[in-house]
Amino acid sequence: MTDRLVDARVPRDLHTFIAGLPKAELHVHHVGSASPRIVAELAARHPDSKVPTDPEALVDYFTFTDFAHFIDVYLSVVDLIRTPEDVRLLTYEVARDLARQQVRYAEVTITPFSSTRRGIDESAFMAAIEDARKAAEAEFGTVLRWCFDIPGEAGLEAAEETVRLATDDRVRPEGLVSFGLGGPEIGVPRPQFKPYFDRAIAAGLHSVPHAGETTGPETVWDALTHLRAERIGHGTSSAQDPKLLAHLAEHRIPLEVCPTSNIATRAVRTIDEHPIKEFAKAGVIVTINSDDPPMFGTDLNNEYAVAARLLDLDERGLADLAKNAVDASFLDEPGRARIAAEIDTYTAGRLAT
Ligand SMILES: O=C(O)c1cccc(C(=O)CC[C@H]2O[C@@H](n3cnc4c(=O)[nH]cnc43)[C@H](O)[C@@H]2O)c1
Ligand SMILES: [Zn+2]
Repeated sequence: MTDRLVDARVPRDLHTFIAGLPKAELHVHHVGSASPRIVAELAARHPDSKVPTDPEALVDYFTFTDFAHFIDVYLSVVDLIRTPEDVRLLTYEVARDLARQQVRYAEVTITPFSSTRRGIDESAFMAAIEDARKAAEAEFGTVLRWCFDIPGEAGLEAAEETVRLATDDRVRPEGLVSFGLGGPEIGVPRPQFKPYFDRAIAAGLHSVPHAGETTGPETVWDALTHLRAERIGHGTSSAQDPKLLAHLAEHRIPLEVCPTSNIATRAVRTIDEHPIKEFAKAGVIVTINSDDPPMFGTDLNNEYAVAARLLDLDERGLADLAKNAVDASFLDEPGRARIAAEIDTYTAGRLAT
C-alpha cells in the first residue's frame, strides 16, 4: 500500500484488513492495468511514442479532462503494445500486481481487436496471454480469466472481428469466459451489437457489457434487453431510475462498480456524490472493482477502502463485499467456494486478534 493510496478518512486497521483480504476483481482492463513501470518500459522500447517514459510525468499524463480525453490517452498506451512479447510482459505484470493485493481471481477485459488491427498476429496474441495466465496461476496462485470486449466506437467491423476471435475454436483462448462492450457510450447505441452478443452467448460466453457509465439508465435497459447482460459494467446512471434498480435487485444482476474511475473520467462529480449507497439501499448486488487502476491513481485495495467509507462498512461488511464479487464471478463452483471459505477464515482470524 503506497501512502498516495491511503484514504486518511478510513482507519488504518481497516486498510490493513483490506490489504490481507482475499479478493476477486471482475472489472479491470488489460492495457489499463499497465503500471507506470511497465508503461515506462514499453515507452522506452518504442521511443517514437508520445507516452512519457518517466513514471513521475505519467501522473500528469494520466489526468483526464473528460471521458473522451481518457480514451485518447488509453489508445496511446495501446499503441505501445506492438509485439507478442509486449503482450506477455504486460499480462504477467498485471497478474503480479493483482496477486500483491491478495486477488485470488480476476476477470481481465481484453480488446483483441485493438491489437490485431495494429498488426499483432492473432495466434501469437492468444498464445502470449495464455502463457502469462498459466505462469501467473502457477507462480502467484492468482487465477485469471478473460473477457473480450468490442470497442464500440470502432463500429461493426470491430464487433465482427471480436466475436470471431471469441468463438472460433481454432483461436479462442482457453481462459475466455465472457464477452463485453467498452469505449464511449455517447453515439454508440447498444442494440446494434445484439447479433454479436447472440453469437458469443450461443458459444457459451457470459454477457458483461459496459452500460450507464457515461449515458443514462436507458443504456442499461438496452444492455439488459438486447445484449442479455448478466452483469453491468459500471451501471452508474441506474441510480436515476428506481424501476431499473428494482429490476437489477430482483433479477440479481450485479453492478461492477468502479468508484475512483467514475471520478477520474468525470462521469461523477465527487466521490461523495457516487451513487453506490443508493445501489446498496435498493438491494442491488454491488461488486467493487478498479477498472484502469494506474491510470486512475488507484488499486483494488483503495477501491475497497473508498467503498468502506461510502457504505460505512466494518470488517464483516468488507468481507461480504468481497464475497459478492466471488459469487458474481464466472469461476466454477468449487473455485468460488474455496475463495469464499478463505475470506471467512481470514475474517474470523482477524476479528479474533
Ligand atoms: O483500438 C482501436 O483502434 C480503437 C478505435 C476506435 C475506438 C476504440 C475504443 O474506443 C477503445 C476503447 C477502449 O477503452 C477500454 N476501456 C478502458 N476503460 C474503460 C472504461 O471505463 N469504459 C469503457 N471502456 C474502457 C475498452 O476496453 C476499450 O479497449 C479503439
Ligand atoms: Zn471498464
